[in-house]
Amino acid sequence: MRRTLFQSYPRSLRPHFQHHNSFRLIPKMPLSSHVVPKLRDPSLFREAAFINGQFVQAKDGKTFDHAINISRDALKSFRKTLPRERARMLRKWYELTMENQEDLATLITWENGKPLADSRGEVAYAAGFFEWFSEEAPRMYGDNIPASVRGNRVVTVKQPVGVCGLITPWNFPAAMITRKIGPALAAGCTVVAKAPGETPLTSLAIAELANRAGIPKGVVNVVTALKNTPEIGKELCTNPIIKKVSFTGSTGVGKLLMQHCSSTLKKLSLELGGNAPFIVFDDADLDKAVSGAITSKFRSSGQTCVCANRIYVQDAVYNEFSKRLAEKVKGFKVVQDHVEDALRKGGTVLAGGKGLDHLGPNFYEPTVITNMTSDMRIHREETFGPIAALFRFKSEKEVVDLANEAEVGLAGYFFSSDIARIWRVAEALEVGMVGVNTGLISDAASPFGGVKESGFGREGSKYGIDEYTVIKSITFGGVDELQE
Ligand SMILES: NC(=O)c1ccc[n+]([C@@H]2O[C@H](COP(=O)([O-])OP(=O)(O)OC[C@H]3O[C@@H](n4cnc5c(N)ncnc54)[C@H](O)[C@@H]3O)[C@@H](O)[C@H]2O)c1
Ligand SMILES: O=CCCC(=O)O
Repeated sequence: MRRTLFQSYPRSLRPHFQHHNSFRLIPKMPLSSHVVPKLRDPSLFREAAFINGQFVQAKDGKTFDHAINISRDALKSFRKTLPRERARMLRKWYELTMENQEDLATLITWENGKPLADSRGEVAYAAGFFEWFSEEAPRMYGDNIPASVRGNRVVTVKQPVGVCGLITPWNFPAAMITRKIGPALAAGCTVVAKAPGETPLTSLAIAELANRAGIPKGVVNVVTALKNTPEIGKELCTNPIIKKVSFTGSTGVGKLLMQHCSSTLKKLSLELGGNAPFIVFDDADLDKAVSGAITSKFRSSGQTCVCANRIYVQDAVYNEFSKRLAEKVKGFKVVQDHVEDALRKGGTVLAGGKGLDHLGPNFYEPTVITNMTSDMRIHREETFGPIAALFRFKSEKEVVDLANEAEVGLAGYFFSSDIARIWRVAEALEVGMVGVNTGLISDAASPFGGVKESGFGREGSKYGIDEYTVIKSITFGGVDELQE
């Protein structure tokens, strides 16, 4: 249902939700307004591609080729920098990002539409990848491997893979790009990042901070595009200068890019779509499970790849859980206008259930639907919107089978207090990430990525840097006995 509930287009045309006791700071403006938000530091507002340390307007598409060549040239010296030097640059970039948290959050909210509190959280999350990988850079250890050939000694070194092409989506305009640039730079790579077409301004502001952090010219390049995205994607995936592509987005586009990459056999990471199961067992703490469901389901208005998409609730607690969840959701307020009209319930809709046309075509009520069944589209497809769909189940085996029916396997959540069940179910779920008794699993320290058609590769964590390195083994021969 992507983009049927609301478009991924800028500013106030996005749905905004808040808990009734919080206050969102988005300035009230007409929906059609194009007023540029007031930033504390207006020089962070950039509208041109960032190439070789400068903001430049594209000329007949030539700027883009130029960016790849610039990255190749910059790689020659950058790959030789000491890991400790790269660590200091990333650390400085982290500090500048946090110092400018408010301006960056303002830009995110303006161009993406998520509530300002969410945007502030995203900036901290995004900066966390610079901080984390500043600490990983000096730890690119190799191995000393006992050889199986007498007289030989084998060691490995990790080297930067080379120029990287990065493509990221609009739903996290800051964090998706820093989660790739952080480890790439830590490893000694240079990058050409294609900013999300709908939300380029945050990426460009972060690029401006790269200059201030002392990142050498040409190491980070950010190109912008909306209409010619497929051409740019193809160029990044087929140009032989680029040795690695890391993509975050939908499974369909991921499959296409993988085909393109096969022509030059690039190293590839794909962080693709999810359809997260969220399971509530009858031994769960229901208040915690409701709060976990809200965190997971409604974070960024339901538009994260790890949002709960199918909420399975065990028979004995189904009615009580549904009631408590619906109560909470009804307490949300949609920003811009107070929605005075009563939430009409029809059939099994417990809360919400319709678009807010008077706010614009892109707004939808936070919704709870009960009595879901596995033949409904939500069971198979990622909703990417604020719809909490509740399925009833009876046994552990039944729910794990249902959860694993999805072709994708990114995140899965469950609530239980039975330690043996926790191990069993965590091991059985076919996903890359499991949240147990929590609805929030995102953390720069934790490996992020999926299985099945959610892609491959891991971002963040001690594993994230491996996506940007290649292992070289070095064998020393003729290391004989000590000489007399
Ligand atoms: N696994 C993850 O970490 C993760 C994170 C965020 C979003 N996602 C997924 O992304 C999807 C939502 O984002 P979306 O709908 O904007 O995805 P999308 O695949 O349409 O777009 C993602 C990015 O790819 C670009 N793109 C689109 N077509 C392209 C092409 N032919 N060649 C090159 N680039 C192209 C877009 O401009 C954008 O920058 C959801 O499925 C969500 O689950 C996954
Ligand atoms: O949308 C996907 C990314 C969400 C996250 O990193 O928490």
